[in-house]
Amino acid sequence: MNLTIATTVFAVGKYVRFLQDFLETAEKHFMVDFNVRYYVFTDRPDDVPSVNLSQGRHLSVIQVPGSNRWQEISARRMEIIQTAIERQISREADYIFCLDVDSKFHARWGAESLGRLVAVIHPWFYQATRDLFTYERRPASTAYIPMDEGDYYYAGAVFGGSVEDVYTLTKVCRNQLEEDARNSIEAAWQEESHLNRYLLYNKPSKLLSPEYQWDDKKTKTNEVKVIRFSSVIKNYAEIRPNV
Ligand SMILES: CC(=O)N[C@H]1[C@@H](OP(=O)(O)OP(=O)(O)OC[C@H]2O[C@@H](n3ccc(=O)[nH]c3=O)[C@H](O)[C@@H]2O)O[C@H](CO)[C@H](O)[C@@H]1O
Ligand SMILES: [Mn+2]
Repeated sequence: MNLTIATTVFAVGKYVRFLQDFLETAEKHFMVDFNVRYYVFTDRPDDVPSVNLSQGRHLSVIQVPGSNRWQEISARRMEIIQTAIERQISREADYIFCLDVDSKFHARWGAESLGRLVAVIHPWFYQATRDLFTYERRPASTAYIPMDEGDYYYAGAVFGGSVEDVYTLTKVCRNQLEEDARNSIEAAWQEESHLNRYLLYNKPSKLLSPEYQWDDKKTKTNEVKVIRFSSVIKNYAEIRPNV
């Protein structure tokens, strides 16, 4: 099948330093048999490393504004991805994955991950009971989830699916983030909270295990056989624009 997979990744401010490893390891492991289009969103286009891409793989750089708040950089991804899908990605790809840049691939990530709406169980919560999930709990936020609802705690660092379904997800989350901002409320985990709320009422058609979003700070557990993608350890105080 001649499918094209879009991959969005944000590298704003000092996070450009993660791009090289992210892209090099993606070339080894991510959707190797497919056409892949990376969309790199950055305020530092001159610092995007040149990585050799295999045949059928392509990278575009899209300039976005910086910010002095990491919460805003993380949350604005919804709006920026929505706009990029409208302008470009809807014509250029069939499926899309939206990934955190502070990460590396370690093993095969392939066709098994495709579906209309794809989410990953957060590596810190797959063994936790629902009352421990860090959903937004204030009814004043549009990300609110009551204590007796919710299936899983999903990671904000990985979501994807058909371009059409992800378009709707980003549009809804963006509108909810903006409504909260108008009401001067910021959800506990920004767009991750809104993603969790969206997925509660729009169930993913495919749920990936934490193999697809591990965290290098977490010791590997027996039930996780293959770590495919993980967050690297970083010094938050040094790398983020605010603490
Ligand atoms: C495993 C997981 O689900 N992690 C989530 C978590 O912490 P994280 O610690 O993973 O957040 P993070 O610092 O990696 O920020 C998320 C992403 O925003 C981008 N970025 C952020 C700051 C910056 O100065 N420049 C920049 O480019 C970059 O692509 C980064 O990967 O909470 C975040 C904010 O709520 C997101 O929901 C993350 O996805
Ligand atoms: Mn991250």
